[in-house]
Amino acid sequence: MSDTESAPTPAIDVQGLHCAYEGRTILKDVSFQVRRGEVFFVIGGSGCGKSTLLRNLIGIQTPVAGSVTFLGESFTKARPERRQELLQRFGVLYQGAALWTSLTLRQNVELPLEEYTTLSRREREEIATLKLAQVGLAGSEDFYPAEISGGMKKRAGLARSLALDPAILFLDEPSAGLDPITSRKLDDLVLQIRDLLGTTMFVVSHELASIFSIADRVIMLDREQQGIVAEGQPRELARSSGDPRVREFLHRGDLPPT
Ligand SMILES: Nc1ncnc2c1ncn2[C@@H]1O[C@H](COP(=O)(O)OP(=O)(O)OP(=O)(O)O)[C@@H](O)[C@H]1O
Repeated sequence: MSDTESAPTPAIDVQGLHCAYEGRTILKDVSFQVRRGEVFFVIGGSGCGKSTLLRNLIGIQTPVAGSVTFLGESFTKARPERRQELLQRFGVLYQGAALWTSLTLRQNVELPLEEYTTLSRREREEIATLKLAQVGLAGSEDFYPAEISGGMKKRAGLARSLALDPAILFLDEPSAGLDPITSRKLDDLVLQIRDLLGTTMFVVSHELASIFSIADRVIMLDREQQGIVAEGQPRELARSSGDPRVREFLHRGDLPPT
């Protein structure tokens, strides 16, 4: 059996993606695959199109061309109702964690369960309590977002994005606004969840510490190139990429000799 025949279906398969705002191309001909259970990072300098790529993947924006396939099923070709169903199989952690300020942490985590399942109130509460415990927030269920730290908000957002047991989790700049230690703990949590639940993690980030500590593989986008300039394991790319843009980014601007 050849490698292609034995390879399992990727979690995410993107082919020839073209993303634009009102005719202004940001990304063109972007193709990559994310394996199941992988911690996969999209990296690159400010304005290279990381968030744009994320928005085009999860249907907030419609790509100009190309295809996005999740777990073997086309998302780009899916009918709107099917798309909604597929979206329930993903979790998204937005930058600001996007918690409802008038709801407690438990109520925030319960929301997707209320919206998308027929579970009873008691069952929803139990799941929400469990999800909050999974992210280290046992005992904080009745706090309101304003009463907790930025790191705890991210954890609560993570608990909410895990409520429906997603196969794939999208994280948009998870470390943004966190101090290095809190950010490190969040990284550890992302790994723990992947190891425990097998969730595929698709992370948009330019935090080198996170990239080097938890990314299995990365793609690096470049603004001028309007696409991918590197793909691989971050340490390997930092050490031996032939592209100065890649080595410079991964060495914080200090271009090491080849
Ligand atoms: N809603 C929008 N309308 C028009 N142009 C946009 C919009 N959002 C982003 N852009 C442009 O698209 C390009 C890519 O932006 P994007 O936010 O995807 O980059 P990024 O890599 O995520 O940047 P950062 O790391 O700073 O968040 C930028 O030139 C930006 O100005």
